[in-house]
Amino acid sequence: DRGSVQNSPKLYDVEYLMPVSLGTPSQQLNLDLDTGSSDLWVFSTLLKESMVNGQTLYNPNASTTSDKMEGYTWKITYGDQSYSSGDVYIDTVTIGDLTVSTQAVEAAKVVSEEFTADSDNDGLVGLGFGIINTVQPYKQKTFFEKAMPGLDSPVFTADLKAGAPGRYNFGYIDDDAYSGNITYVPVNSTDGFWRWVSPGFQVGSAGSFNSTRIHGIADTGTTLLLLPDSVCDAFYSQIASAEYEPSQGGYTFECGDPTVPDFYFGTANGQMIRIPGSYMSYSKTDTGSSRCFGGMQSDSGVGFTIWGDVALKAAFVVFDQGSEQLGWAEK
Ligand SMILES: O=C([C@@H]1CCCNC1)N1CCCCC1
Repeated sequence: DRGSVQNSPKLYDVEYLMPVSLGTPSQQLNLDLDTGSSDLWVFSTLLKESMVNGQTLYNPNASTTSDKMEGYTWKITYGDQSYSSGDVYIDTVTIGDLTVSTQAVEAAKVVSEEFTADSDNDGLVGLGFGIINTVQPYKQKTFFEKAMPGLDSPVFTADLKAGAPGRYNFGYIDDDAYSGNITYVPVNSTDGFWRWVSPGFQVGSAGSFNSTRIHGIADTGTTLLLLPDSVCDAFYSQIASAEYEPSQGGYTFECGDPTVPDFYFGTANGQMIRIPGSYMSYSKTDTGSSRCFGGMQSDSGVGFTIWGDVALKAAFVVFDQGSEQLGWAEK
């Protein structure tokens, strides 16, 4: 079996949403595929109205195939301190023509204001490893782990694009979606993340390669590229107008600065992925400002590097849960 679904970026590529069908008759919600967490949770009719702001709500009582898991609950807190919690139902879930008939659907009863404010986002599909699923008393498998045994190949791929729709594929690798070869690196799933080691980086096409092992996770649910301070310094020192602005919470530079270089990160066997300098102008700091917030920022708040959408949209990425590897290719 296999599946394929379009993903669509929101403004500034802050997040990528995909249509997901839940229940019978099907209820379609727009969800955020997040390889940095492992709960499938949705806005639901269990929420107080004050916590809902335009989102589409999953109504388990309107689904003839939903079964409430009595006594089961979930509660998740993300790295940015946003959170959600609620009850658990088993129901059918379809993503891109791939159906899991007995998926744990975590119906929200409470969401934090960050989620309420994001009116286009109806919930998350966590495709990290099930070991960090938050359902109590027994943790639940991710959508991919439930689908995996029936797939042609135990992989899903992420093709995120800058300012354009891309695709998530399940169970196969589309050889027309990338150029050159896919280079695979080992993944350590102990903490439930797609955690891997990059051998180093290069600033600009004429720069030298810095051999320094960078431990980090591939996280489709994080917008920016969060790297060690030493790497950020090496990058921003090459941009004439760049400075660290504590009031903005990070590095900024003049949006039109012509000196913004490309950034390359190593994967394996000498392969590097090139992130165009244009991806590093994340967004204007304030309305009418000429300064842009950088797409690369420090990981010092997190403790390890996060290869978020700014990096992932420069590549075709294979999440191989069969062999616990990540595949990287240019495109
Ligand atoms: O909460 C998160 C992220 C938030 C954005 C969406 N992906 C999950 N974590 C990943 C990094 C380590 C801490 C947990």
